[in-house]
Amino acid sequence: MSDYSCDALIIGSGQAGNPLAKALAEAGQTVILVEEAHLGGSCLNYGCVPTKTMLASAERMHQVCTADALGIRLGGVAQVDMPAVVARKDALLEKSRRGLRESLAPKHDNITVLHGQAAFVAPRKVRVQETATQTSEITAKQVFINTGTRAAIPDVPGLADVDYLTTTELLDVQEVPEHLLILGGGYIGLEFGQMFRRFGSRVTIIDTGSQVLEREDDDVCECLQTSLEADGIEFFLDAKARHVSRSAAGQLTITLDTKHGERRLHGTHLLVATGRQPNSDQLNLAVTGIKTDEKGYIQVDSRLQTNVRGVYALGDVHGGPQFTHLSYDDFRVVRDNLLHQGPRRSAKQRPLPYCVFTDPQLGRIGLSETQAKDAGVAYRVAKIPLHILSRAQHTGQHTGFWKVLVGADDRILGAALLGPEAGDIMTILQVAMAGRLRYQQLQNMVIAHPIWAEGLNVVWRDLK
Ligand SMILES: Cc1cc2nc3c(=O)[nH]c(=O)nc-3n(C[C@H](O)[C@H](O)[C@H](O)COP(=O)(O)OP(=O)(O)OC[C@H]3O[C@@H](n4cnc5c(N)ncnc54)[C@H](O)[C@@H]3O)c2cc1C
Ligand SMILES: NC(=O)c1ccc[n+]([C@@H]2O[C@H](COP(=O)([O-])OP(=O)(O)OC[C@H]3O[C@@H](n4cnc5c(N)ncnc54)[C@H](O)[C@@H]3O)[C@@H](O)[C@H]2O)c1
Repeated sequence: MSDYSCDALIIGSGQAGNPLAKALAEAGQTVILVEEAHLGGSCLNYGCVPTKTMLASAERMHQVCTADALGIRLGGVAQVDMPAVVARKDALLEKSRRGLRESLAPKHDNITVLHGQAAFVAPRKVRVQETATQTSEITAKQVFINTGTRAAIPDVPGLADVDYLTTTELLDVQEVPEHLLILGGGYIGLEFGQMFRRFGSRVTIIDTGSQVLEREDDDVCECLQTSLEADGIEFFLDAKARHVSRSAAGQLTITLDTKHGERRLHGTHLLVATGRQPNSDQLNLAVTGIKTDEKGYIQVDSRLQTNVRGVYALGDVHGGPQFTHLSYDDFRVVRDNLLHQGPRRSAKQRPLPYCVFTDPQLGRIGLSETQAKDAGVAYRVAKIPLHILSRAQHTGQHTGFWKVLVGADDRILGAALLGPEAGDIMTILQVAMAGRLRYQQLQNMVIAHPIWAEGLNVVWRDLK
């Protein structure tokens, strides 16, 4: 058994933990970072980075397959080399992990990285099982929990007996699945569904809800679903999986309860993408008195401190929207409040931009129409179909729309943009919101022709 003591113990090498380790070390603190898997957490190893890297391959495949419409004759049949797609992704992950590893312990004398699962033995004391025979105990002045989430597996009879996949396994698949069934039509279901459809799989998405992306406005969900159906993806909504089985010949069967009665779907692979659950259950929080909600998300205040003084929780493990950029902002909140002079920084009331990497891409910021209605906020809607924009006509990318909500004072309340580069255009609107610009300033701004952002001159044309 090794004993350590330090100023700061960080559990989990997630999107907040890594920059925090460096910032605290640079401020002269001794830091121990404990990680049970790869450095870099889910974004780097199993989430955003591998997904978006492989989506780039799927997008290229789609461009190749639709090149004919732009007058390009390729000849022959385009084929996906799945091992090469996965190897390209793995090479990027390895490079990123190496970069991160080098930026931590070797670069900073006062950062120690330990590999193993951490569990509390007292409020500011943690035990780490590094190997079967090597255990360490760490006592720290402050503890930062950044342990993220893992796939939540629904309680469907038979599911535990079939070799279902989560995104982690699907990102390593060596052959294109013949027929991919996906439980869950959220971010992961849609991004992975379209990716594998474009690699050549038949794809069926099943969701208990009545629309895909449960939190978005109806017109957004309908447009996205229609586009994905045009790609050949089948949807079963309002459908509850009652039983899952796999035959001796390897065929998967899911029995569904739907509004139209029982349906049986057959496939070769099953991706479970029904949301996430927090990695707080292995931390032995009971000995600390740290409060969680009923799902296990750690309760924090606006400065991300738990109810136990000196213990903080950052990133997905404290609940709320789960995005890399929010976890990274949690790092800024803790860093600024602990290390910097100046006004206190809060994790509440911050902007929530996000992007769904489908085609058409969804860029979202601020209030949706549904949220504005529910909150009783006075708003007007500016909405245009994408096909009226010059750029859409030049590129042949017509599918989608831009919708912007404007308040009584002519300032922007929120936006939902569906189309190419929607996330980047959304960010321009986010900047306009931060600068409290009135919509007329965008309407009358000189914008280079003919880029997508030129739509920011046009989108207001029917604003009532
Ligand atoms: C497939 C997929 C795609 C995604 N795509 C996007 C995207 O495009 N954009 C976006 O913004 N977000 C995306 N996300 C979400 C994003 O990955 C997460 O919001 C983000 O990684 C959360 O970071 P975090 O700091 O909370 O912790 P994480 O990055 O989850 O890291 C937590 C770390 O803690 C470690 N750990 C857990 N328990 C222990 C323990 N007891 N002891 C030691 N170590 C422990 C884990 O091994 C892990 O490395 C995606 C997620 C998934 C699954
Ligand atoms: N582009 C991005 O930023 C991005 C991409 C992927 C993941 N993520 C993050 O990862 C998180 C997890 O993604 P996710 O897609 O797993 O979750 P999600 O919460 O986005 O969607 C889960 C979906 O599963 C459905 N569902 C729940 N139980 C079900 C069941 N038993 N059978 C069928 N459907 C069921 C829900 O109705 C919902 O539509 C997201 O909340 C997001 O924060 C972000």
